[in-house]
Amino acid sequence: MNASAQQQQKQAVAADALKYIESGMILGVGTGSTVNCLIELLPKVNLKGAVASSKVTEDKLKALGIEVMDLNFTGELDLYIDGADEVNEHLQLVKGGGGALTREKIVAAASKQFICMVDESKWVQQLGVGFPLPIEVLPQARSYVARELVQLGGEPVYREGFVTDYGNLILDVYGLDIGLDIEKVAAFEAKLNNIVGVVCNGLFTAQRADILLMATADGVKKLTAK
Ligand SMILES: O=C(CO)[C@H](O)[C@H](O)COP(=O)(O)O
Repeated sequence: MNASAQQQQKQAVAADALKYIESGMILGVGTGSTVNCLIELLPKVNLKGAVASSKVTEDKLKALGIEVMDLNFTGELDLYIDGADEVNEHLQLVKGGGGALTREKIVAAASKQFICMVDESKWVQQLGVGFPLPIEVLPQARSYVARELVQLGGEPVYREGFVTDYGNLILDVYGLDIGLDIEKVAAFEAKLNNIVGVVCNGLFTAQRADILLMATADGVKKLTAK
């Protein structure tokens, strides 16, 4: 798929996602180029406010006059909408291409429903094969965590010059055998979280999508988590 077809799919899926947003909602808003297509459409719905999953998203929402709220004062959100780097048939995800994985996982966890919007290039059989798995790491633990990831069969690459909203670093890990089975993927996420110095990893299993909206050449398809 060329870049312009992909951009059209991002716009189509964002337009489709808009119909799940109700007037008066406080919406959890993700991060990335697909979400940016949705943000442009948000002035059409009468939101009470939004919780942003990154500083970049926060700035875009504010520029449109949408009130950005602190998750500590909103209570549980009805809906979180975000994109993903990869999605499997169980609607488990790899996220964090934009480096916002920790804040994204927090807002997803604090929401009743997570709708994920993707173009069809994001659909994969096995997570972590085509796209490296982002891992947010405390700065002092970078080399230690990298060595532990090598022990797990991965090839960690330091995302140079990038600092997360929480002041941490990202390791993009290639070559991990995350597995296909729904429980194996969940166990892998937990295993990575157990490495001292890891803040969060880009596997979303407990926080997988409830609904996937996937743009294809034949229109937007809706899949629900089983
Ligand atoms: O996880 C993310 C940011 O941390 C994004 O959701 C992910 O990278 C997808 O981005 P895009 O919509 O630009 O392809």
